[in-house]
Amino acid sequence: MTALDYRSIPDTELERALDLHYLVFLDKEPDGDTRKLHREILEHCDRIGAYEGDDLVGLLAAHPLSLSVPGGELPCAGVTFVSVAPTHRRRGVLSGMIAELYRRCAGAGQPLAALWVSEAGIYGRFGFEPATRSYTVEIDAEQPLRLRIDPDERPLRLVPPADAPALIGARHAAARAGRGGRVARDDFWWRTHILREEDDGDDDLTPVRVVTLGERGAEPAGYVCYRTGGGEDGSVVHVGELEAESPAVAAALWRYLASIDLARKVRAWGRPLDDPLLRFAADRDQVEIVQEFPALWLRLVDVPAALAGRLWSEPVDLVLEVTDDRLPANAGRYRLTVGPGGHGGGGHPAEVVPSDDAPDLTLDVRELAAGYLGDIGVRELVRAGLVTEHTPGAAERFERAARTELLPHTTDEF
Ligand SMILES: CC(=O)SCCNC(=O)CCNC(=O)[C@H](O)C(C)(C)COP(=O)(O)OP(=O)(O)OC[C@H]1O[C@@H](n2cnc3c(N)ncnc32)[C@H](O)[C@@H]1OP(=O)(O)O
Repeated sequence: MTALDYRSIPDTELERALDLHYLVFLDKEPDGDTRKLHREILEHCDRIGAYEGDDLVGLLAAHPLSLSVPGGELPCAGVTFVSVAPTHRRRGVLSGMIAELYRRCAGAGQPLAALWVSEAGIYGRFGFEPATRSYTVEIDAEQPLRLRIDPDERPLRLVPPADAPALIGARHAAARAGRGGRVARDDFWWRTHILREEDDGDDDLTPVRVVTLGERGAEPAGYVCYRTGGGEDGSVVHVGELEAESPAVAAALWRYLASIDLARKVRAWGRPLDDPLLRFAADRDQVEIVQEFPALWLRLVDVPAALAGRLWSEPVDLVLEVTDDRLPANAGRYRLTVGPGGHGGGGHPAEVVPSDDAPDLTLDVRELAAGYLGDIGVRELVRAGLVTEHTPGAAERFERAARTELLPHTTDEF
């Protein structure tokens, strides 16, 4: 094989990049609108191409994202469209593109990279690990939704998707501020990822419907985005996103979804593991968790910047010994010092400096990613043999400092 060159894919070669992508994902040529949408998405991304001479044999694109982390947000490369030509598999093309991605993250000041996997076996070796998880929840809609709390009785309104970002953007931003793992949205992101005409995975579903709750003219107290269709024995309401300022508002929106005529089931993909619905539903046979799945996979490309870029729940002083095969410059010992100072209740800032002191904990960058947003407690990773605790109690102290009031959660698949 001729040596490969990893370089940016110019706009003039985007059609080739799309051809490679459809070839690799075994997709038929999509309709013109979908191809146009994919092209538009690629135009907004940083694109790494693996070239053999002039031939494009690999593609990796990265959205310039801003990801919510506990108490703030950080620049993050949102990796997508990863495709290697079937003729060039298992020769290190992906590895070369990821190495180039990490170089670019360093240049762009992105301490984080994130992605959704096609197969769980691929990305761990590159330092990624699931950092948020989700439930798929199903509601039996052949009977009214039984609730243990009183729903908010303010009016519901169906709004045109094109108007939705202006109406529900602030509610989304408020929900996002409370949880790590969420992507900041601009109009482009709303249009191309949340409110797009066709569902990304299922052509049989209707265009997206958006329903808000609240008095006309006031900012909505909650909203839901959903599509319908696709059931074998009756239509299903597929919930993409539901956000509410209070449990009563959430209860009203779930009650609405379960009451839509001709639908026998509500299927909500990607709910947070601490969704209040699971508590206020009166009948746990009617509201059922049918699946738990890893959602966003995270990579700490710059460990000290990532650790110092979030707020922490409790003061702590620990030396972490981090291993990182793919990015040796990231490996080493870091003293994480979280003092009592804080930002108005949002948590305590950390200072992170290289250290020669004996480590309290030794862990790989993957395990750091798993616990970084507050999803997995590090003691669970000690019990799994993945983290070594040198100082008794260090894992518990780290875990208490890292935990968050609400679990991290990612709604945006990219
Ligand atoms: C974020 C996203 O876009 S997810 C979408 C990922 N893309 C796809 O699934 C499309 C179809 N698949 C492909 O295009 C390619 O097979 C890829 C991108 C998955 C892998 O590309 P390759 O160039 O073959 O990977 P590369 O040769 O660099 O392999 C690196 C390592 O990953 C391993 N690996 C590669 N693919 C897989 C896989 N599907 N499952 C498990 N391990 C894998 C290789 O064995 C190798 O292991 P090693 O480091 O222990 O030697």
